[in-house]
Amino acid sequence: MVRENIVSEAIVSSRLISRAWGSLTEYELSYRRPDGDIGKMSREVYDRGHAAAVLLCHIDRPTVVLVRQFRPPPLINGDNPYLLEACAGVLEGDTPEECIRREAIEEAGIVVRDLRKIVSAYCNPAALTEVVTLFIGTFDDESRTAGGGLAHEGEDIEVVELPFETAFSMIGTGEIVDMKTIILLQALHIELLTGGAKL
Ligand SMILES: Nc1nc2c(ncn2[C@@H]2O[C@H](COP(=O)(O)OP(=O)(O)O[C@H]3O[C@H](CO)[C@@H](O)[C@H](O)[C@@H]3O)[C@@H](O)[C@H]2O)c(=O)[nH]1
Ligand SMILES: [Mg+2]
Repeated sequence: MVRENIVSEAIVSSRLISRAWGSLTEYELSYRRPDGDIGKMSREVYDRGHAAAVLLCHIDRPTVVLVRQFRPPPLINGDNPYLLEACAGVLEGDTPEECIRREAIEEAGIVVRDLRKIVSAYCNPAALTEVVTLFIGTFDDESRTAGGGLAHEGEDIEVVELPFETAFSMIGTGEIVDMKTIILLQALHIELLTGGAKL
């Protein structure tokens, strides 16, 4: 049997369930099982585009800037819905770097100076098409303007500057529960431990 030449991963059919802000589609799929057989699967997938996020680090003091905003899913779960997160946004036909420089100005009022990519990753490969690209960026007091999000988009965003050590400890206390923010704080923590970065 020459299974190797069979293209097993395929979208067999799709049905649009909802198209509004994003699109929710039910897919019938085929894939290769570990034993080599062809499996079938039905899955709902939500598409709201790709995204970028940045941990904003002050150049002259050991602080980071995060943004606090209202998020519906934690409210629905009965959790605190005012999440403290790294500045982030959805790509608008631009590159992740262009997107995150724009979002840093819109949300945090910060013109990012140096920007370095940490990683691109699927935030929920079970149900979302979204790939988020994570960056660490630097800023100084001269590069700050008014932030707070776009009022016409209902983005009421509180800009919060706090010591990196405080932000990092908030992962342990459960005060920071956003995955991209946790990854970025841990990435910076590792860089500080290994001498790859200093604050
Ligand atoms: N009307 C409407 N507006 C929406 C909807 N979903 C998003 N928006 C609007 O779309 C904009 C999206 O804001 P961005 O700053 O571009 O994205 P984000 O919501 O911050 O997303 C980032 O954070 C998420 C949570 O951690 C991440 O999941 C995502 O990857 C990204 O990094 C906001 O103005 C928001 O109000 C919706 O269902 N309806
Ligand atoms: Mg945002």
